[in-house]
Amino acid sequence: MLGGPINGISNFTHQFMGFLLSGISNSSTSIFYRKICAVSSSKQAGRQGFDQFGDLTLKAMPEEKALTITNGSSNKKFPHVLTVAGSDSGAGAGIQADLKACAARGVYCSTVITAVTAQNTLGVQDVSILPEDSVAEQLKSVLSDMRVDVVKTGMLPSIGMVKILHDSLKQFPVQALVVDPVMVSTSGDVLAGPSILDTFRHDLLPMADIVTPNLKEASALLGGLQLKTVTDMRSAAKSLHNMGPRNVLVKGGDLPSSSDAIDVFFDGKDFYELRSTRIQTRNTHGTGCTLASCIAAELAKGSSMLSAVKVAKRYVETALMYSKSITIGNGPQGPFDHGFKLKRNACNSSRLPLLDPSDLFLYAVTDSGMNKKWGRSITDAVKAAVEGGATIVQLREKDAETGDFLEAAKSCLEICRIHNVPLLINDRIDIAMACDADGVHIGQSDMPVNTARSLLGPEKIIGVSCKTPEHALKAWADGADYIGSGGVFPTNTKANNRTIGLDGLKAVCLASKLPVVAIGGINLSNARSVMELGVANLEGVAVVSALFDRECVVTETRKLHGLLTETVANAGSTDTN
Ligand SMILES: Cc1ncc(COP(=O)(O)OP(=O)(O)O)c(N)n1
Ligand SMILES: Cc1ncsc1CCOP(=O)(O)O
Ligand SMILES: [Mg+2]
Repeated sequence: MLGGPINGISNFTHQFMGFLLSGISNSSTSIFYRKICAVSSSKQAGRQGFDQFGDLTLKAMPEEKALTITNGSSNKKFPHVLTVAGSDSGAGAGIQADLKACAARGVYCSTVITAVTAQNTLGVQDVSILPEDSVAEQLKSVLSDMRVDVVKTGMLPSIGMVKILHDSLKQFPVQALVVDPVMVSTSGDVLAGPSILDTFRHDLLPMADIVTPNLKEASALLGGLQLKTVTDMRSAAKSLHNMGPRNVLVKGGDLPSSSDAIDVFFDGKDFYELRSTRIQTRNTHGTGCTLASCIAAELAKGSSMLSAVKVAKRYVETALMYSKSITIGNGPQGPFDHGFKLKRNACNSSRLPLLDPSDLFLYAVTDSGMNKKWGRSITDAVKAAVEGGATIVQLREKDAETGDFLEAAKSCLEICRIHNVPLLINDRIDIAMACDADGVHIGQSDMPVNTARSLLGPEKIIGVSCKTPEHALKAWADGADYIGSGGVFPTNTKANNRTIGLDGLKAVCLASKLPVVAIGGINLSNARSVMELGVANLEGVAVVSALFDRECVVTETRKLHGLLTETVANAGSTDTN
């Protein structure tokens, strides 16, 4: 049931915003709440400004007029997220965070503003809710013209706005809807009354491709259910999924006594526990909005849902690390810097490892000889490996001509970017630089790590081959990001390669301060024995022939991924990704 407006603002809205203000303002600091006012409707009062331009009623624009980036003679569609959310004058959260997150992820962001808040690091001082007519007009303006890929919602302060959004998306369908159900403040106050909760449950969630509640929001949507453990989060994700969204991400940032931030992702079939380091900082205002916008941005670029969530989590974690000691404002919760990437080259004294160690889980290394033998191109081989679940790819093309290698690397990079899988180049720093690959893998007799680093800059991944604990310590001191250690078993793929065995691998892992991937003679029959070492820093296996010297690369990659996942799960770890 829709709530009727009273003086331009519904009863619910009063209740909602009252909660919002008491919730967002820290109870131990002064409350700056002054008033809630509704901005008068453009149809009633603010129309004069428009009238001088005549009737603004829109007709849908023809497709060719949609937003395009012109590149020479071809028109290239630019990924586009529309955020429907409230404005935060302090610019840490809301519309402003969404704009910054999308810009940082290379995606265009248009905006439909539902409310204007006066807000800073102390709390919320004032809220003006936009008239529903205005929200409807904003939606129509953008959706009718600009070929939006993904809509992301934040603060939806009235039942009517949810209904308007619902109708607009029926009229102008988009690829995906990301719902951040902004309802509960960080200080724990319930921000939404039962009436909006029902609308969220019955109207908003069934439309959503993903809903991203924090613990308190998930609890509110589930009628006050207590969520205290990861097991509780899993059942909450399942119950929320039953309400209709295609995917659910329950964010466990508020989970007590956990050194990691654990989120539970459920796609209706499988659960994934996604972990990231909990960064000690006051600058966390806007993380929820940013995460949801980043998911939307990655979806707009063509990612799968799970990849989009993983990338978004990593982006927020990295932004918090970069921003942990900045000071903006005097209050208890500060904003963070979404644009850290822009400055990375300028101040790289504390370089961050850009490799997510879990990327090393199933590391596919190509081999031109094997591709020739099976009559496939490098690109087809990489595509198959990535589709089968490879989590990182290395092009190891020992015999390729430079020009051919570069062209192949460029097309492999396109495939890997779509799947958010890093692509590294073996030995050839020049090729990595020319195609802007994600990094390189180098051996003990290849270019030294520090030279490679100065050529590639701080953002690229550098992996180093190590057979001994001494190699491992040096790789870390030289600024590498990961270690490839082997041959663990005898191999025909690399001539004259000394086998170090499982014991040699274990010694390297124990000495290492970097994540390690095992390599050499690893296949479906012995991968379990590698992962069952269960030693710190060992993140996965790198394989050549077990994937590429086979008839069907996708099938072999899937089988190996399944086996590794099962081994890790049986060993007691629940994070299979
Ligand atoms: C992941 C991984 N680990 C080790 C190697 C071997 O590199 P390197 O010692 O330089 O030998 P070549 O591969 O260049 O013959 C690797 N490629 N990948
Ligand atoms: C490149 C490399 N480095 C150490 S062993 C090896 C070859 C691994 O190939 P395979 O997985 O076919 O044994
Ligand atoms: Mg090498």
